[in-house]
Amino acid sequence: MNLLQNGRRRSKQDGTYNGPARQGPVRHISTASLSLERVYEQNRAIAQKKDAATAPAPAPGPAAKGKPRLLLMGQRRSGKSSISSVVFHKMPPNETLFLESTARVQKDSMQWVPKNENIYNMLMGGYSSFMDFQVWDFPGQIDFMDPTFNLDAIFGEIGALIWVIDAQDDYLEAVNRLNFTVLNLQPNYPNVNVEVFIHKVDGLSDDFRLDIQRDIMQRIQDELSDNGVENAPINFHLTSIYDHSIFEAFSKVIQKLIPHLPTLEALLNNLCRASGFEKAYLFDVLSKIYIATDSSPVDMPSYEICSDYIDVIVDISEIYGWARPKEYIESLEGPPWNHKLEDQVACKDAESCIVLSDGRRPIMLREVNKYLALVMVGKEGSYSKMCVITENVNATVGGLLKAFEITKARK
Ligand SMILES: Nc1nc2c(ncn2[C@@H]2O[C@H](COP(=O)(O)OP(=O)(O)OP(=O)(O)O)[C@@H](O)[C@H]2O)c(=O)[nH]1
Repeated sequence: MNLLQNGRRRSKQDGTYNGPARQGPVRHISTASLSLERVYEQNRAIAQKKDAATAPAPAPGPAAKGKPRLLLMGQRRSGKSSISSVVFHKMPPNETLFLESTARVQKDSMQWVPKNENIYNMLMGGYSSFMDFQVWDFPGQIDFMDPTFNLDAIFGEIGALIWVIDAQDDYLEAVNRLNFTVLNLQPNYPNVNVEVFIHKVDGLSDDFRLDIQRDIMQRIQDELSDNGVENAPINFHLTSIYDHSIFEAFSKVIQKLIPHLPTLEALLNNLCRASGFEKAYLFDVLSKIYIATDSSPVDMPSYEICSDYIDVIVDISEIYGWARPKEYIESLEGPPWNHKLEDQVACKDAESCIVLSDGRRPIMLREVNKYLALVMVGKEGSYSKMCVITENVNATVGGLLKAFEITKARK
């Protein structure tokens, strides 16, 4: 049964109203917002159990509360602004050398303006990405545990707290501050995901990276268990803006905020099994963060090549794409074809496939909607089965769209 924006129901026959009005408007909210509300409600329930008088009010909904947030915190010069600029604004890593120290909290939404205006209108249809997030970059010198800060306003409704530690510097102070923060957050916000980015690992040997990670994990674990905090939700990632590791880390952070991730994973698993793909990623095109992948382990080279492939397609579209004039479209839809343009092409969404000469493995890209693209790496020799594979990809794209639609409709 269709639902109108104002929440009234239409009958199937004539589309007229045939039932009682729902309370308030139907909310079409993003998956991230859904997850955020869940975290907020969990925290609120715990606070209420302890002391009902001081418990925060129920979430009035995303419209009132704004977008879900990722908080970037850590010491000065640890690389927070660089991460935000490279991942969310496509800044080349070398240019971060000239970033000035952040003086106030920077509140950012994900946005990117393609150079070619036509592409901006055609490809992206706006600024936003699939993940409707806000990223808050906290200056290193701010002490947000100061009683003058309203902790609930900062931590009450965050999706994840990302703590950036500079691995090329002395990290003891950073680890101490992280411990202090987690211990202070635990009583009231025990469900906040803390993601530790052990950052700037470029230039460090693999062994040294792992040593640093082990040392940091040990220090945090010891301090927390000394203070009676066990199993705090803390995860560790080795990152650098000079390779794809920062995008991979963000992918993992964001996947935790997607409530129907198991469904997406199951669809991608089926696709890989049926079509002989080694790996399949569902990418947010704007940020090149993957929001889901099949359950086989992620290997960096396949992620890198898929993410580079998106860049190639977007770059080619920027250079050669053009908004077709109305008369041109009319001439294509006129005689002798006499059909709408979208009915004349096999697939109206962008699709592309290349075969790398070294491994003879096809890499396939298929647009899912204006934000998302599926990118798959095929097994050697699978190019000959391209017809079947294309059908399977079509079916998977249909399934993905249905999954998003169902999640929307339920709320
Ligand atoms: N080698 C290396 N340098 C990095 C990396 N990320 C950031 N940097 C450098 O680290 C320096 C500091 O980066 P910022 O992003 O300004 O640090 P910040 O944490 O925002 O600093 P405040 O604004 O003072 O809190 C810059 O010169 C960056 O180029 C990285 O992954 N590797």
